[in-house]
Amino acid sequence: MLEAMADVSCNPNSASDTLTLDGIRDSLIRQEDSIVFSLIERARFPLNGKMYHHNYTSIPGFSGSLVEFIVRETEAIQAKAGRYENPEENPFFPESLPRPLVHPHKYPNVLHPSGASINMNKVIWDFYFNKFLPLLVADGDDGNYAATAASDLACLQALSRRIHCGKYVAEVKFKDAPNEYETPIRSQERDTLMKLLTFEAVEEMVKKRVEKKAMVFGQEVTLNDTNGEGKYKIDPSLVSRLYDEWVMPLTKEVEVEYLLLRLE
Ligand SMILES: C=C(O[C@@H]1C=C(C(=O)O)C=C[C@H]1O)C(=O)O
Repeated sequence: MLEAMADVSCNPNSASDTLTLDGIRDSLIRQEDSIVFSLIERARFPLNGKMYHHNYTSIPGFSGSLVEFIVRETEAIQAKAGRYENPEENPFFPESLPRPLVHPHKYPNVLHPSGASINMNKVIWDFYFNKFLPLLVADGDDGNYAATAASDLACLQALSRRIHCGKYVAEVKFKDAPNEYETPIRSQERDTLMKLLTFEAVEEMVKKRVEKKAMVFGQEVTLNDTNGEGKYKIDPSLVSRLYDEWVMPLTKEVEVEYLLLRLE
């Protein structure tokens, strides 16, 4: 019998679930697995750089890169199936997404209404393609563009979900200590808010844990005892760097943005 696992989502499943910092941190820990696995999948392919060039494709009625085409079209289908009704999901191309065609699921929404306006996906897109991806994958072109773009989208969606969970983290931190947060929110002091919400010891643990996960999930598994010794599908230290330079700073950026709007 499968035991209940930590929930992958930050949004509560039912209106009676209460938001707690421990619960959200458990969800962020579970999401590390999704992020590491999605990176391992993307690293099966080389860079396939042509996919990212603006002028490589000549799709009638579309101007942009092939990866942008695939992401836009996939998001449109997922929007029709109701993906973005979930307050935890943020599209990369929110302009002109189709409306859901399915019966709406009632997601409990525990966030302040202004939280919906925060979307960090442009920044995520930029760091992922321009800074991180060249470090993750080998150079080269194997022509598997559609499969590669689908795996890029899986990485982007997993990273985006994690980073935007900052809204939930901020909500619970605010609720736990409204008196501490109210003054810097009223005077819109970003730096003070950033200091208040930062837990360095937690961040150190996150970095160590994701590096270890990359080692465990990315090792060659064999039936003798050697298990590929020291050969990993992705560089474990790169995953720790991903969190250190981009994932955690952007999560905190989302937290600050959310708090700045919290008393509106
Ligand atoms: C997410 C939190 O807020 C901050 C961001 C962290 C992260 O992105 O992992 C970790 C600790 C905090 O500095 C948290 O407190 O858990």
